[in-house]
Amino acid sequence: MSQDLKAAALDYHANPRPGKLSVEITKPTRTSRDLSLAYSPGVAEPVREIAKDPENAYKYTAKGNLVAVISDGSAILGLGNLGPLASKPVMEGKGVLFKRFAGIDVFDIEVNSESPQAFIETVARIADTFGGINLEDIKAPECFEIERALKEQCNVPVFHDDQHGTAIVTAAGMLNALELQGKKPEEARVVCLGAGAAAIACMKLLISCGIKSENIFMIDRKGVIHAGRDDLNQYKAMFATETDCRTLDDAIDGADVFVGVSGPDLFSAAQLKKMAPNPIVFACSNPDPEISPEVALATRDDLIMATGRSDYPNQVNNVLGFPFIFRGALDVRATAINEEMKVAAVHAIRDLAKEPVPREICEAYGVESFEFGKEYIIPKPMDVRLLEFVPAAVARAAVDSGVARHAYPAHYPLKSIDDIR
Ligand SMILES: NC(=O)C1=CN([C@@H]2O[C@H](COP(=O)(O)OP(=O)(O)OC[C@H]3O[C@@H](n4cnc5c(N)ncnc54)[C@H](OP(=O)(O)O)[C@@H]3O)[C@@H](O)[C@H]2O)C=CC1
Ligand SMILES: CC(=O)C(=O)O
Ligand SMILES: [Mg+2]
Repeated sequence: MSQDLKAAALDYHANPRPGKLSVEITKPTRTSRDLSLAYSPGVAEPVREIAKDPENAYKYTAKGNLVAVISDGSAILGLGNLGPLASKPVMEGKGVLFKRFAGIDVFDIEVNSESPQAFIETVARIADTFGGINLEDIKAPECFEIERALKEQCNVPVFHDDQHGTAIVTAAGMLNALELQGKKPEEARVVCLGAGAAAIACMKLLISCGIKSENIFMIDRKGVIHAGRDDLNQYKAMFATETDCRTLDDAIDGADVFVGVSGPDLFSAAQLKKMAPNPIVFACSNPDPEISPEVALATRDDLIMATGRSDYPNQVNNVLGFPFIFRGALDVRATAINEEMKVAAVHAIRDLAKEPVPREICEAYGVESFEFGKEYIIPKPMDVRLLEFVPAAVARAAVDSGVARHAYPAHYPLKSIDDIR
């Protein structure tokens, strides 16, 4: 990041008021009568109703449109384990995106927990406050057990964004990129640098989209995950292949796809040169990708290149997923965000990239046009049609798969934030 951008980012967060979010009042509180409704004595009535039936919390409180974004700060972007308080700008940022793109209110919660069990207990005890729980930036392998336990213990949808949000958006972009490069998913050889939360979920979802598990080479800090290793946790072990490849250098030879969900500057131009013709590189580490687009595009002109960042074409980032997935889930009061809903989101995002792009969206990005192709494989975060396509697909899948407690909303598909009820 340039010194200018670093300074501007600090100034943005500090001024004119620290942080990026505030709480707003949604009912009149001007008169003494208003206060006697909002507070004592009136507030006692919804209290009694909720005590009689917890479902009434959706009727009388903000619960149904409120998501908790919760982290322990153990894997903040690609910056590593910097602790819960340091994760707060990212969690506030996720709150901004939930609100800006899908009208969802967020409390960000940073938990100082000494163990996964302490984290699970903390979240389970507060979960009923919210309509949904978005877990964020929790490192592997702890994130897998944390999510499993919380799904079991909580009555609202629990979703680890770095796993599933990332996987959904990666799969949508990847299916389009493979199509554009003339490659079949079942034949593509994939190298995944990283074997953590994002990597494991991305590769699992790519397998359910047609990539063959035997064609995936997953790599952690110790090298290729292969059948001869005896140091693998159960999540990595699912990706252990019978291979002689031991390093990224070995695995990348002739690969069609590189997915980076690891850390900055870990993929070199020399390694990119070794990939098959018409390669696909998703260098998704934030804020700094595994290889810079400048270097990658100077190295190969037959490349499709994506990053997690907003300042390059093809932003493969979970921002295209979580606001809209939760919108759909909340609006049918889904008890979970299941595989059917995730796959529906993949196809909704993927299909939207093939639609003509309205002028206002091009103007928001200062370009003449966007057209489905190597520099536009996936919709832009500012594309308001994400709110039309994704929640509708997710809500429909929730209804069809039996996890919705409400019918498909009569006011769907949403055309703008103003349509949200
Ligand atoms: N664009 C997007 O939407 C998203 C991007 N990401 C990015 O993905 C990255 C990982 O995040 P997440 O999965 O949550 O974190 P985790 O901590 O769960 O996983 C990190 C993984 O990266 C591996 N890794 C780190 N350094 C190296 C290295 N030098 N060589 C090989 N492997 C390495 C680790 O290996 P080991 O297992 O050996 O420790 C680990 O498997 C981050 O950079 C994050 O910004 C994450 C989510 C969304
Ligand atoms: C985008 C995101 O969630 C991450 O990099 O962790
Ligand atoms: Mg994250």
